[in-house]
Amino acid sequence: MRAFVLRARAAPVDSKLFLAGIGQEAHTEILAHVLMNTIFVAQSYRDDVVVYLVLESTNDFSRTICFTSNELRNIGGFHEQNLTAKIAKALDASKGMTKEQSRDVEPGINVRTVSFEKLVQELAEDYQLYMLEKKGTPVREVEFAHNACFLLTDHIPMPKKSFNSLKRLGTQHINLGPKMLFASQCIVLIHNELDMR
Ligand SMILES: C[S@@+](CC[C@H](N)C(=O)[O-])C[C@H]1O[C@@H](n2cnc3c(N)ncnc32)[C@H](O)[C@@H]1O
Repeated sequence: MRAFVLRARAAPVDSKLFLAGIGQEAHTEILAHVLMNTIFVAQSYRDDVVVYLVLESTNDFSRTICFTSNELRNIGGFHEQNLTAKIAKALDASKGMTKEQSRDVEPGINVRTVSFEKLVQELAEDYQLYMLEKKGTPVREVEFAHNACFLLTDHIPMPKKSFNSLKRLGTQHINLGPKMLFASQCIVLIHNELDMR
């Protein structure tokens, strides 16, 4: 299984603000691009991929929206408008949820009120964690675990204090080359690297 976590620090959990953030300072289009490049290939879905979008601009709890490729049905296309609408629907479904609750939105889509820290603690039980990071080990030198989970951020870097907790969870750092890429571009390169092995 391949898992991807996008820590979207600027993304609002209110669906209207989320949609209004497309092309603005929050750059919520990043979440649609990540979704497209984790889940889709031409004319199909990828098998055995899970993507977690953690939206952190909130007055109460982060929202973690999980898309499981094997369970998705008729998602309705990969264009940005459709994908942002799916995210907005999950955010609406999460209204009124209290801390660490979970709700199924539609087949293959679930929303939880869990933080990034709690999520990665859970994932570390089943996956080797890899953080995408400019100072990491070059990707071609990395031997990947069968269950690999990749951690990325939006345009706001991972806070320093997260580095220590991720270290305690055995997170390895991976570098994808000298250019600073978009999170969605990193995902394409990671999929390709694993597809080729
Ligand atoms: C646009 S970047 C984030 C930029 C952010 N301002 C920063 O300094 O980290 C989005 C994500 O891609 C990762 N990333 C971008 N280029 C990378 C590269 N060449 N190797 C590894 N990770 C990369 C970043 O670490 C981040 O998780």
